[in-house]
Amino acid sequence: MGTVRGLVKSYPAGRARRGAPAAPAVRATDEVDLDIRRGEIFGLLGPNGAGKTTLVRQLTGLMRPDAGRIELFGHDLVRHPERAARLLAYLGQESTALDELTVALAAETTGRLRGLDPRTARAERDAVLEELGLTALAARPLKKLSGGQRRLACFAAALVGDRPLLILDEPTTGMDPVARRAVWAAVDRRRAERGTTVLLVTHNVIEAETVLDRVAVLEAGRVIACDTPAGLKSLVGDEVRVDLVWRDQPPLDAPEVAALRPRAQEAGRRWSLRLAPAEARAAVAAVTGGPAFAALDDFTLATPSLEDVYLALGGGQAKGLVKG
Ligand SMILES: Nc1ncnc2c1ncn2[C@@H]1O[C@H](COP(=O)(O)OP(=O)(O)OP(=O)(O)O)[C@@H](O)[C@H]1O
Repeated sequence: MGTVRGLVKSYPAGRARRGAPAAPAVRATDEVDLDIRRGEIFGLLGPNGAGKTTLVRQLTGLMRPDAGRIELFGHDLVRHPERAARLLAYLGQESTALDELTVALAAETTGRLRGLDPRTARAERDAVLEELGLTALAARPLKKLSGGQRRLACFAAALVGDRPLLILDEPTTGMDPVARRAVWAAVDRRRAERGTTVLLVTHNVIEAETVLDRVAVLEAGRVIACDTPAGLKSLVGDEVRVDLVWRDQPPLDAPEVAALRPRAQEAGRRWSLRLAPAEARAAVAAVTGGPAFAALDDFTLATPSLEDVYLALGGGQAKGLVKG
């Protein structure tokens, strides 16, 4: 469906001002390669400034790369950036263009701009507002909505006129759980019914873990890992995280507790340990089965999350971990 090869984009160096040194040039995307399959939800995950928005703006034809190729549905988007409008819907981080419009008009106008006739645009508008629970807000201007409502309204507009690729830059930021669910249900429905492909930029690793088929981790403009969430998790091994929360002071006079202490990261009453599965079982059995149990307030046993992977990959130690 989509291929990106050797994509490079640099922002020029800033000029020196009096008292301030020149900002160096930034390679915001640095030889990025990606393969996105039809119908998958593909994620871009990375810290602030990693280059996610820059990459997405090149994919949407809004920014010209310095070098590299972008092919979407067989179209060369570097040579023909104007074709992006027919192939994809882009939900960026800001909504300024639509802010003056009402929710209904934002959706309808988007449909008209995408070539729908007036009747179809209105019908799709009504359907999508209903689907996302926005009907009651239809007559309100976007600028008079809450942040989460505005985001949902912009998402609704992006869905009108049905494009085969949805590029969503942090779509659920600021949304309450009901709105989030509506977003993911709408995405799932389009994927199941129409084979819609989704490229999702996100910071929310927990959400990423539940919705993504595959994820590319970006750091300083480079893809440092790309795999399924499960595949990425296997990179941090099959360690288990054990959290022990003590009522008060940990009972260090209990030998099973004293033995665990060197392995624990301590934060107040909470000890976090990363252990091999067998060690984790033994630790939990020892602590819950012995006298230390009385001093224990709570404990959890968890397999690594995408958040653990994200943190483990940080700092650029993970170069060379890229998988197909
Ligand atoms: N207009 C610009 N001029 C100069 N440098 C820029 C410009 N826009 C972004 N950058 C720099 O390019 C790099 C990538 O920025 P980008 O906005 O793509 O990151 P991001 O991954 O989307 O970050 P965030 O998660 O904060 O949205 C950063 O180092 C940033 O400071």
